[in-house]
Order: sequence, then structure tokens, then C-alpha cells
Amino acid sequence: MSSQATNVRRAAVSALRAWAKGHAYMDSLIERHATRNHLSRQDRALLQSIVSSVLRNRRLLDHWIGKLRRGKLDHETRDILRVGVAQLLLLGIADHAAVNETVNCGKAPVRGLINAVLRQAITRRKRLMEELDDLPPAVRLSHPDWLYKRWSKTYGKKEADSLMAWNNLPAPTLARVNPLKEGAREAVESYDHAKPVDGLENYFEIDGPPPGDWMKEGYVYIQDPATRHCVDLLNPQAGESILDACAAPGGKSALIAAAMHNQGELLCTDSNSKRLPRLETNLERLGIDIAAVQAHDWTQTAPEEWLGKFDAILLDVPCSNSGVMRRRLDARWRLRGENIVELTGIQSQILANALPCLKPGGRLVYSTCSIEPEENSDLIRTFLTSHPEWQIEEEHQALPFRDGSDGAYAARISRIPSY
Ligand SMILES: C[S@@+](CC[C@H](N)C(=O)[O-])C[C@H]1O[C@@H](n2cnc3c(N)ncnc32)[C@H](O)[C@@H]1O
Repeated sequence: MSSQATNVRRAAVSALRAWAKGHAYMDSLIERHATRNHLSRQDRALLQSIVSSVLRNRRLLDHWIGKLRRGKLDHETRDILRVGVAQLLLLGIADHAAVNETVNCGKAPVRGLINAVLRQAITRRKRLMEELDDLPPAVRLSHPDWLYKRWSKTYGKKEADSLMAWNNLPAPTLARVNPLKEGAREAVESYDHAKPVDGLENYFEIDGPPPGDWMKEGYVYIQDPATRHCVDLLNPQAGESILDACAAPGGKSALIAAAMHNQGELLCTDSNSKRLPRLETNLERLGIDIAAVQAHDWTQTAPEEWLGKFDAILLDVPCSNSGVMRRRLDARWRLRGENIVELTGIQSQILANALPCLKPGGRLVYSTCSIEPEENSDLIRTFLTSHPEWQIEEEHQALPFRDGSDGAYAARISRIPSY
């Protein structure tokens, strides 16, 4: 086995350490570690699968490590053991490769310990697997207890179990063909590793990463179909003036511009100025030439020139991400119950500040990728009790365990004409 194989395990441990110290996005950490270590395409894929497996199964791995070794572990040794046990018990990587290369990740004083625990894992593998069904669901399916309790209360225990199991399934890569780019559909249709998604025009499931030139040419945007519900409800029309208030990195802006046939005005704002360059690049890459980008924090009142300006507004607000945890593997470990309360405060402020920007007769769609009622239907209904001149025209909630897609919520509200 080459030292490159050890590098993959070292990169996995190093990415997990950086994540534990607070780095925000696991995807960019994996990318950065793969580049820094000059990993081949195959080794990148191995890195991705080890890190994803550790994040998905963190609690189960810690349960197993606790059975294999009593006593305290420093953070780095624990991460090395997680990487090793994941390879042996979850990923089916050959025992000798998993043990040797993982042991080499540790400093000399802990190598003996790592070797002993991983060899124990091999000896006791069958027994550990047989005991799986007896474990509490939140341990077996690796979620924090508070989330499991919350989902059981909201949706029922069976649904909470299905949801946790769903969150642990690998998410397919779904690409939406960009209708604004000539030749995009032909390119995707003629690609051997792309197959159309049943019943969803423009969506294709891609096996492996999409060809680089598709991304460069703006032929596709990688996007789960659940994201389209809010834009369907917004129903953008050519020639309108539309605001996408929380727009970065631009997935929904792209859907809106396509529905407008690239005619009219689309203002894309976001409060996070670090996310604006990627939004601008995406809009350009996708051939959208009706969009303007501006930084704005919607917890503050809108600039005067935006009041009464827009035919339609999309508020794709910051949220708990609880509907997309199979894609955001680290989100379940980062989120705290109190974050949901804080988020609802921000979401209500954004809604209150954006509404005055609608033209008379305009429509606003509020959306999240959350499945928590407090961030969704409860929030809108509470808002309407203090703003009785507005009404819900239509709402849509996608639930992974029911609909087989990412979770998402969208509600269209408009002013009651007689008010
Ligand atoms: C769910 S993401 C938007 C995803 C985007 N609509 C898309 O489809 O690609 C939420 C966005 O809201 C932004 N955001 C958070 N707080 C905000 C605020 N107070 N005002 C404006 N944008 C905000 C975040 O920076 C983030 O980019």
C-alpha cells in the first residue's frame, strides 16, 4: 500500500479535526484537503466516502469505540478511530489496508492503542452487527436525541425513524438543465451517465461528478427538485420586476430567471457579502442577464427606492436545514434547539421588512428547507394574526419520509384585496 493511501486517511482525520474546531462547510473542507494532498480522482472519492461515513454515523461509531475500549481518548485519537472503524464496519474496506493505513495516521505513542482497537473491531465485527437492532434508534441511526424527540413529537416515532434512515442514504446528484443555454439539453441527453428523472422535465440523475465543461458552460445547476416548489408558487412572468431577497448562491435565482425567459428585472440580494462573488459567477455562468446583485440585510428596513417596487418577492430565508440533512451531513451535529428559536426571530423580521417592497397586488413566497413547523406554517400563521390584511393563497410542504425528496416549505401570501 502506498503512502498515498495513508495520505487519504490523514486528510480525512485532518478534515474532521478542522470541522470539529468550527469550520463551517464540510464540502469545502474535503475539497481543500484533496487539493492540498494532490489526491487522484479515485483517492478523492475515497476521502469523500470516509469523511461522509464518519459524519453520518458519528454516534454509532462512538458507541462501537466505547465498546471496544474503555477510558478517555483525546480528540485526535478519537477521530482516527472513527476513520478506522468506519472503514472496517461500514465501508467494507479490506481489513489490512484499513488497519495499517489508519494506524500510520497516529503519532508514535498512540499507534499501539489504535492498532489494538481496530483489531478488536475485526474480531468482534459479527457480534457488533448482530447487536445493531437492539440499539436505541437515535444511536443506531446516529442523530442527537433532541432531534429524534422533536421529530417523534411532530411526526410520530415511525416517521422519525424513517427520516433518520433517509438522512443516512447517499443523496443522488440531480442536475437541472438550464433552458437559457443553447445545446445544454443535447449535451446532457447524449451523456451516458445521465438519466432523466421520472415525471420531472429538465431534471437528470448524474452518476459521478458532472463533466467539468457543463459547469463552465452553465449547462446545468446541481439542485434537488424540492427546491422548485417555491419558484412554482412564485410563478414568475417575463417582463416582471422580481426580488430574490436571500439569493446566494443563486439556485433559485436561476429558476426564476428561466421562468422569466430572461426578460424583466431580477434583483438578487444577500446579507453575506462573502457569498456574493459566487452568486455573481453563477448568474453569469448560467447566462442570466436580467439580474443585479446587491448586499442587503433584510433584518433591517428596505431602502426607500425598493418600497412598492416588485411584482413578486421570493424569501428563501436562512433556516435550520432540517429538510436537507442527507446532503448537509454535518448539520445534525451543529444545530441546537435554541438555534430554531433564534432563526424564527430572524425569519419573521425578514418577512416584515420585505412585504412593503411589493407593488399593490404583488405576491410574496416565503420558503425554507426546513421541516420544523415553527419555521414554516406556524411562523406564517402567527405573522398573519398580527398582519390581518395579508392571506395565505397556497402552501406546500415536502417531507423526505413521505415524498421521497429533500424537505422544503413554501407559502405564497398576498394582500386581501378588500383590505
Ligand atoms: C437558504 S440560503 C439561500 C439559498 C438560495 N436561495 C439558493 O437557492 O441558492 C439563505 C441565504 O440567506 C442569507 N441570509 C441570511 N440572513 C440574511 C438576512 N438577514 N438578509 C438577507 N440574506 C440573509 C444567507 O447568507 C444565505 O445565503
